[in-house]
Amino acid sequence: MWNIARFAASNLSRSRRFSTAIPGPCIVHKRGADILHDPWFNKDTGFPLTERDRLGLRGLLPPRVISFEQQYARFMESYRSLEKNTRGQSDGIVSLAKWRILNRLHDRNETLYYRVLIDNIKNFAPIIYTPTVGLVCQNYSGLFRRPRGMYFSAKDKGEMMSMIYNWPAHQVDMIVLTDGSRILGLGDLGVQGIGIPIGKLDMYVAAAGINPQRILPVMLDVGTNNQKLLEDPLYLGLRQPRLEGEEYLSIVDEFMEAVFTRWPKAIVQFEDFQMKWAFETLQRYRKRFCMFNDDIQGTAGVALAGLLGTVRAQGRPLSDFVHQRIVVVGAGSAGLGVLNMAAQAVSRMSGNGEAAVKKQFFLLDKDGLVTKERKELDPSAAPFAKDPREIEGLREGAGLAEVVKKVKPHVLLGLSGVGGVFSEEVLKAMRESDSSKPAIFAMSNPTMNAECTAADAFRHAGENIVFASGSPFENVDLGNGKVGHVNQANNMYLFPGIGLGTLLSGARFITDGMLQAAAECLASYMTNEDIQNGILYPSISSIRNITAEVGAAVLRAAVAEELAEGHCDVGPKELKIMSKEMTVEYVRSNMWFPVYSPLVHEK
Ligand SMILES: NC(=O)C1=CN([C@@H]2O[C@H](COP(=O)(O)OP(=O)(O)OC[C@H]3O[C@@H](n4cnc5c(N)ncnc54)[C@H](O)[C@@H]3O)[C@@H](O)[C@H]2O)C=CC1
Ligand SMILES: CC(=O)C(=O)O
Ligand SMILES: [Mg+2]
Repeated sequence: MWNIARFAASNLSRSRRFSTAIPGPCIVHKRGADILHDPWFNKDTGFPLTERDRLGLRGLLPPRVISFEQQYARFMESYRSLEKNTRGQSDGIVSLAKWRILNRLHDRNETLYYRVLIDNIKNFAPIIYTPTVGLVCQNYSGLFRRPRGMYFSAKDKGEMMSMIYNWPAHQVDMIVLTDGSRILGLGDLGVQGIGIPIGKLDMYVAAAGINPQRILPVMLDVGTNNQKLLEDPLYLGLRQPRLEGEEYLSIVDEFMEAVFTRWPKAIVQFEDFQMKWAFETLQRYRKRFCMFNDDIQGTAGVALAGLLGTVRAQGRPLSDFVHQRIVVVGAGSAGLGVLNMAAQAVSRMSGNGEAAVKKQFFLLDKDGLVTKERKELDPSAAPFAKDPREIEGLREGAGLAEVVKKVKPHVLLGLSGVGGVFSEEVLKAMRESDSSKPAIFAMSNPTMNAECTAADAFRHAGENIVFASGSPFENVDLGNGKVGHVNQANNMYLFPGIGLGTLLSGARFITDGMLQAAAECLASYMTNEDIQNGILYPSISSIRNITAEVGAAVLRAAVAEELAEGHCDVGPKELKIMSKEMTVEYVRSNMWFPVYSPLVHEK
């Protein structure tokens, strides 16, 4: 039986070494060069002499044993030299060079890789995640050296159940799956989109301490409609147009069945699917399997936390959220996810039904303002389509500048994937906002697809705004010692905690209640003082801390909904009696942390 006192006393030392997944020192069954070529076990020059003796490594390494700290310092030194030597070169070249040096370490020595990543997450997140991961995906076929993760293609139909057993790990906790159809704001990148699940799972390890032996990035290659890739002789994916309709769904169905047959307790995160399949698969699987769609649900929670933060930044009570006018640009999976969650929040606050609370939201897509007069109105956008009678002076398809001038919104939020749509005219119109602190969220990724830059936002919309972008920008120097703070409104603040909290709860599904708990936790994380200074989200340097809190909130919501079945030796009864603080400690204690574990028993 799990014992709270024992847990409290022992959790720190345990968390530093192992997650609950690995109960004792890990003893390797490989020998010699096989160990050196296995990034999970490899310690490079760090193997102690006893391990060199007993694992057949003598003579395969230079004689001197180098400590983990020395190896770490050496890597950081070469990283800094690279920065120095590439000074003056284009951003793309420098970023790819940085990605390469990190990727080489990832391929060789996972323990060292994850330690440098965790310790330097603020500097390295822009390399392994957005924006550089976008460039990596665009160039993936050329950059490819070694496979990572699994590839299931349309040609594997009927074979997936046996293929899934080709994956060498006995247990998998977290899977990130894409079909490559909408990679960031870069469109259909086919098989090259595998970079996204890899980057997201790196964030899972860094932020949530998911054991890297238990993660699995997956590409579902059903073809691509990207003509350039189809004509590229180096393209590594299927050279055929994307499957559609039932043919497509049967591939995803088969994959999901195979995964949950082998690993019934795994969690699958759907990532960067084009809108029609993002919504359809979420609806199809969310009550059957433990899964969520990060672009719809993770993004919504992060945006809602930011929207509530902007209400606080105006010095108003949270209940004032129901009076904020919000213009959302982009009616895709992310934009509609945000609107649905925001409408739920307004409905809870106002006590009115969801249908009655949508007046304050204005939705635009590539054809302008979405109204009920829209021909072929998408059913998922329909609840937010304006009745032309309610919007005097605006018409179906009105342009963004016109809408902003007329509506004078408190918040302008972009999830369009189109760089620069918040033009000078649009940003200047935000100066007339009815808010004392208007908010501009340019959430599209990567950087070149952001709706505006941070500098342009402060320059044109005024110094009084709060600003957030999906990819990082530097803070803006406003002169006279004043700084325009740049927030990163990215789902990375939530998805690691959603995954970890769900895993530790042992819940079989991810409910709206669990997602709402995650968003509320993030929303309440910042102090009033930070918020007054325009800081809506914590620094990414504290991402492990945030994730522990978010994970605990998700876990507690699962317990409250009686969905928690427990994890390893901690059952539902133990979860139920944990206080809030103990739950946070419990989550923290289950985070894997990279240290070299002994590979042989001490004699
Ligand atoms: N910051 C974050 O955490 C996240 C950011 N995103 C970003 O959001 C963007 C959109 O993602 P999804 O919604 O999944 O894509 P999507 O393809 O489903 O939707 C894009 C939407 O933008 C609209 N649009 C296109 N051009 C437009 C224009 N000129 N003006 C107004 N609307 C326009 C389209 O009509 C469509 O409704 C991507 O760049 C993605 O990287 C997505 C998820 C999370
Ligand atoms: C951040 C993210 O999930 C996206 O841009 O799609
Ligand atoms: Mg995404």
